[in-house]
Amino acid sequence: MSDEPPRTRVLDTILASKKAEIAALHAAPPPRATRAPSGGVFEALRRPEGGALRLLAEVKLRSPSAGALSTSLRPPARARRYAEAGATMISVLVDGPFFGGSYDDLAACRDALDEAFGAARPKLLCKEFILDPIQLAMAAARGADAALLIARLTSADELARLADAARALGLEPFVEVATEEELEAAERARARVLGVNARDLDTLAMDHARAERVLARADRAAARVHLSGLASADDVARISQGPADAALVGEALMRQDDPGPLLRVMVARAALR
Ligand SMILES: O=P(O)(O)OC[C@@H](O)[C@@H](O)c1c[nH]c2ccccc12
Repeated sequence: MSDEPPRTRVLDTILASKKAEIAALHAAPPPRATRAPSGGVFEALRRPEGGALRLLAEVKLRSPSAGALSTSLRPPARARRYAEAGATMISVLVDGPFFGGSYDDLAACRDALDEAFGAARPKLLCKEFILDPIQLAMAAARGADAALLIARLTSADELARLADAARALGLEPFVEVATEEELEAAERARARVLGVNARDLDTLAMDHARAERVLARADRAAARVHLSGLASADDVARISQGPADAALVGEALMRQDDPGPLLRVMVARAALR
């Protein structure tokens, strides 16, 4: 991880924006914690022997690869719909400039899920391009149980430091990798929740074969989550035949004004192994 990987303008532009956002977070008063992480993320994602693939559903109003997505349900109503349809975890994009999200969306989803489901609510993942512990403090204060840490964005040492900072706040580090080298960095950071992204963040290109290869090499003791590019219940059925504990679906659900029916079919096809 010593060499800076080549990056397209998208990731460069995102990272430049994050640096400015982080400076603004440091200049603002520290976030007042009104909600606390609940723990239990690893257990929620781990697929029991002979059990069904777990599904994570994502709240994402738009993306650089997909453009505009459905906004007919506000994030908290959508999160409830995902929970009713059987999502184990809900991922909320908090990035504003590129994905149309916010920390307020995260807090609103947490409140709606607490109200409707109490302690039985799905876990919440804060999805952001995290480079600084202040973003983790925001995630914890605004209702996340886990925070995404993208191995591509940092050195292996920085990744380990961010993972420690997340754990100190009670957040489960959810470490995203795309390559074997990044997998090593995640393991050095003692990540027990690993997301393998089938989409390359630099080129936005999909590569399912690479994702399958990297996922198969990941520590079997970790909760291993397939990320990106699942369009249909058939895709979910295919992933459920492999070694993954869980799979995350974003765009396909976000194209639905009511994601309930598609997610129910996906859950039904997340077959037993
Ligand atoms: O919409 P998709 O193809 O189902 O993918 C979801 C998720 O994996 C994707 O949103 C994602 C994976 N890693 C990220 C990092 C930042 C922002 C977004 C992401």
